Amino acid sequence: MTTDDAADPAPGSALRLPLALPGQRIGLFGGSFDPPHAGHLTLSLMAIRRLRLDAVWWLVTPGNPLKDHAPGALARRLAAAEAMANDPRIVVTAVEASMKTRYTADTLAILARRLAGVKLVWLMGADNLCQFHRWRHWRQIAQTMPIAVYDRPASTFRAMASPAAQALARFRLDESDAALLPGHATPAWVFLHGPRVAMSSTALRAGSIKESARS
Ligand SMILES: Nc1ncnc2c1ncn2[C@@H]1O[C@H](COP(=O)(O)OP(=O)(O)OP(=O)(O)O)[C@@H](O)[C@H]1O
Ligand SMILES: O=C(O)c1ccc[n+]([C@@H]2O[C@H](COP(=O)([O-])O)[C@@H](O)[C@H]2O)c1
Repeated sequence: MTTDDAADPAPGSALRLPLALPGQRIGLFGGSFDPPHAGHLTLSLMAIRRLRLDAVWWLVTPGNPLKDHAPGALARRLAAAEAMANDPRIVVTAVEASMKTRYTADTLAILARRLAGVKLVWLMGADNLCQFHRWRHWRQIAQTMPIAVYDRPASTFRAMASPAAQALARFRLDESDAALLPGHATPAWVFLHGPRVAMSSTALRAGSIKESARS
């Protein structure tokens, strides 16, 4: 994958990014991916289809600031994400580790500036909308780029009733207009329904612990 390393004295300047051309539609999908699973893949492929994205970048985070346990080693999670993604439109990155950003608001501010002209959309599962109002500068995130939220079992109603969903209610696009989201004036968001995947990294970690206890 070609990278962009144009000179820029501002913070985040040493950052090498996957190639993105002006006008392209890119989904940014942050996550712990500890480990990655079919839920991540389904969300990404549905977002590509429904938002007509050119690509989805998985931003494998050094650590979710709201989680009290540290995730597994970044190199292991990146390798597992590469193996799981297995689609040329999904690009696995460690940009937050390179930028040394911890909060999504900081990450997205840098990416939006570096990728001016690219139509960026923040992607997340419905469980994250439930607690989005606890994220640092969440209103600023909603001003920085449009957001697409993908349905997840047990989160649909809680997500729509959440403080952030309520606060941003008037900026929600109809799902039938999802393809208008990339490049839309902000704030703007959409809730995407589709195949719901009852899979989580927590369950997979619990399974592998049981597995190793048996062997
Ligand atoms: N099954 C799923 N359906 C829809 N979205 C999902 C699903 N699994 C994860 N996501 C979304 O993917 C992003 C990254 O999630 P993460 O890597 O933390 O996976 P997780 O399964 O939620 O992990 P954990 O169980 O450790 O919290 C989040 O926005 C989350 O909402
Ligand atoms: O910036 C924040 O305050 C913040 C709080 C909670 C989660 N996030 C981000 O949300 C993404 C999903 O996190 P996770 O742990 O559910 O995979 C990941 O990119 C986190 O860094 C960000």
